[in-house]
Amino acid sequence: MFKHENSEKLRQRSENIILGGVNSPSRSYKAVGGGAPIVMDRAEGAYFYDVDGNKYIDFLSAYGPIITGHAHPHIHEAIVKQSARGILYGTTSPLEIEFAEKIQKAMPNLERIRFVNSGTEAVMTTIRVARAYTSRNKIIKFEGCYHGHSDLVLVAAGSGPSQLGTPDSAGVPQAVADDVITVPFNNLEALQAAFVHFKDEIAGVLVEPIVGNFGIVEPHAGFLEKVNEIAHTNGALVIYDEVITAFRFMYGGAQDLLNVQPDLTALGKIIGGGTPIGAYGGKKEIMESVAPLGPAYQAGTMAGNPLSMAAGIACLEVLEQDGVYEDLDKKGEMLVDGLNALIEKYGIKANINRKIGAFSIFFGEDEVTEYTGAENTDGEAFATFFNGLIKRGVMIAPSKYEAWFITTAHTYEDIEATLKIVEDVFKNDF
Ligand SMILES: Cc1ncc(COP(=O)(O)O)c(C=O)c1O
Ligand SMILES: NCC(=O)CCC(=O)O
Repeated sequence: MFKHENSEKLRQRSENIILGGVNSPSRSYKAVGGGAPIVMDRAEGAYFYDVDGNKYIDFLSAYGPIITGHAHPHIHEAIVKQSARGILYGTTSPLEIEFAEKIQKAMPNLERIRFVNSGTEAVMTTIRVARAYTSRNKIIKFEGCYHGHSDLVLVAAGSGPSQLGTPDSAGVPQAVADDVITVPFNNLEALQAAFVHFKDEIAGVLVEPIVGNFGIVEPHAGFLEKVNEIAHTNGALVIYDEVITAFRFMYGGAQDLLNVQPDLTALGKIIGGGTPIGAYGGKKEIMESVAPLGPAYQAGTMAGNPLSMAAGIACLEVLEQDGVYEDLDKKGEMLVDGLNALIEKYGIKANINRKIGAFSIFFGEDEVTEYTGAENTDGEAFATFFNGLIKRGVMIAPSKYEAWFITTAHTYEDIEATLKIVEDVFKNDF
């Protein structure tokens, strides 16, 4: 069993200087019993090495951006090369044009693109653009989906589909929440009801086309098509938050995989090859609402920085190789089949949602198709599972709502080793 003495020591030092000891609340272990977050020393391929010298098979994958494994040689080389040529210009560079063209080739619906620095910024801006384009203010989003931490998306559902939201974070004014309606995912009746109630006020419907934020949850057949139909009939735009999904399940977005096209798309995570990035894009006519062509303002000192552009191009160059997604799918299938067999063998109440190389384990009897289902799963069982894994060398996110992400660097031996560790956890800790 691993010891985490150095992590524990660093926790104390960290908590005295970094707020809460973490630079993002999702990194704290509050939801899994409150232990000291493991402090990582380095990451390479499919592995993490912590400050106590322990080695982990990594399925956190930095919450999604890492799809080629850590320190991938091609991305590493691109970053090193670019750093010698300057990492921030504050001017246009050929790299950003090349990268935008590369993204557009993979996601042709993005007729115009802008780079920003995070998924939060990307989503925040698509909302502004939808509002500018439609001259309306209200946004509909889906319960349990996460769209970053801008005010508008830190709003929880009201008590019914016709209810306005309530702030989900201190510091978000009620006036902001008044413009957000939250309805259950996969529930067209609730969406329709919101449009009936707030007719002519809705600027856009914001959706994760395949949910990644209350586990992996796919839309029911026809759901996204209907979202488009209802929104467009009512003069509203459809915004896909593809911050997790783009380049995760195939080379392109969920919009290509599912063959449904939104009006605007927000990107992040994978497209930066591990460096900070976001991007948004959509139909030319709509995107032309943005400065310098249009009246909606969006800007950024770091936007399109050459380092992220070089890393992003290199990452897509890896992903566009033949067989990458088939390989992720195969490994995903092998791992999930193995997990399901162990769940059955040890009589664990759990079920798994998988899409290609991403999946989530829900500790509960029922299949999860919307947020309440995920919320009702057993958090204590998840905490036991998580703590069992990190003691034995498998790293996942410390939350029952997060997914496991397989990378091109994981080997079949890693999958087998992971299954052995999971078996040990089920046998001894449950
Ligand atoms: C779907 C989705 N949108 C937006 C974001 C926010 O991205 P970032 O953390 O880069 O600001 C996330 C982050 O997890 C996400 O999962
Ligand atoms: N699925 C949610 C995240 O990935 C959030 C990561 C973070 O904000 O640290």
